[in-house]
Amino acid sequence: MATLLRKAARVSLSGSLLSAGGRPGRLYALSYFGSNSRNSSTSSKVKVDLDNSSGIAVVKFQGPPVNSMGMDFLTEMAIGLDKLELDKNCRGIILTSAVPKVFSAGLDIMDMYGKTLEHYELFWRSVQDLWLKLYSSSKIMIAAINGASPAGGCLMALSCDYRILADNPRYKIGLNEAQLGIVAPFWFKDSMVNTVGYRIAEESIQFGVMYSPADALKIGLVDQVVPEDKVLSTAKEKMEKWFDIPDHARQISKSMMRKPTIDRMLANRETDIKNFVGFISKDSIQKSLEMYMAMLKMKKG
Ligand SMILES: CCCCC/C=C\CCCC/C=C/C(=O)SCCNC(=O)CCNC(=O)[C@H](O)C(C)(C)COP(=O)(O)OP(=O)(O)OC[C@H]1O[C@@H](n2cnc3c(N)ncnc32)[C@H](O)[C@@H]1OP(=O)(O)O
Repeated sequence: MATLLRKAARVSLSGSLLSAGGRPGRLYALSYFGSNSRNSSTSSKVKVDLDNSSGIAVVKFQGPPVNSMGMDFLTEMAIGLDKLELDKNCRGIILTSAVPKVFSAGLDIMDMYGKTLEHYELFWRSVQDLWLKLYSSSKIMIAAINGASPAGGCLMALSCDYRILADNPRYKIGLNEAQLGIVAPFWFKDSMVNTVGYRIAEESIQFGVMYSPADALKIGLVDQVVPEDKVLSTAKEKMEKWFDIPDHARQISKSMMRKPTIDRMLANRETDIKNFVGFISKDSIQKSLEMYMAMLKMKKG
């Protein structure tokens, strides 16, 4: 029976939950995925390593110093995720960092500072696109959070199905946008509400709270806190448990839970871009970002 279930689980619905939801999917070249037992691809900011025998792909962020989500990162992530989404050998994806102490510092502030309106529009569309790919992935997504994870870094973790955080009080996680004088957009907020519930999200987003591992566990922002050297192995063990569920049943259940949030973003996508461009290009907001960057540099020296 267990073998039968595993076989059934191998039958996966094609494409992300987005295409399962009846929207047109896009096709990308599968150049680097052959029939070897392991397929790796490294680009400058992201390394993808798919183990065909286990069905687990590890997506490692490798953009020192802080894995900030600039245009290169966003593009490489989008390409990597598209390829994995179409790869039948891949059943689960683990997001983690190769940079010590930082999972991701979130959106690259330099992409939101001193640029043209056209740049802001392209940048925001890419951020939306990455979230859509992560949140609507038909694969099992686990975040192995081995470092600090503010704002956009937290959003990537929130887009996963399961979150494991390293037990280090310096590795804080949360949507801290308000502390920078900017605002977490509605789909960041929705991702938080869907994870921790309305009341906690309400306080969390207004204060821009960054949670310690113990507090993140307490409010359900992460599902497990484990010693730092066990984060990746725990993620792999956990993935095996998720693999026990037949893919088609899990995917339909996931889609049922996430579709309203995804649909809301798709319906408001262009307005959201307009809001972002209008907001981020304000002098007062540019000033806040400038001061925040100066504060980060001062903290160092
Ligand atoms: C009403 C309508 C609303 C519509 C929408 C409107 C607004 C848009 C909202 C947009 C949502 C934004 C999401 C984001 O993700 S914003 C980014 C938030 N991120 C942060 O606040 C993190 C800041 N960084 C840190 O806290 C720390 O760097 C750290 C991640 C904890 C790591 O600490 P540490 O190892 O000590 O490294 P350093 O602080 O020394 O940093 C090393 C260098 O990296 C630079 N850095 C850090 N973070 C960023 C970043 N996010 N972007 C760009 N650069 C970053 C830092 O300045 C250092 O640079 P240096 O070596 O040149 O000094």
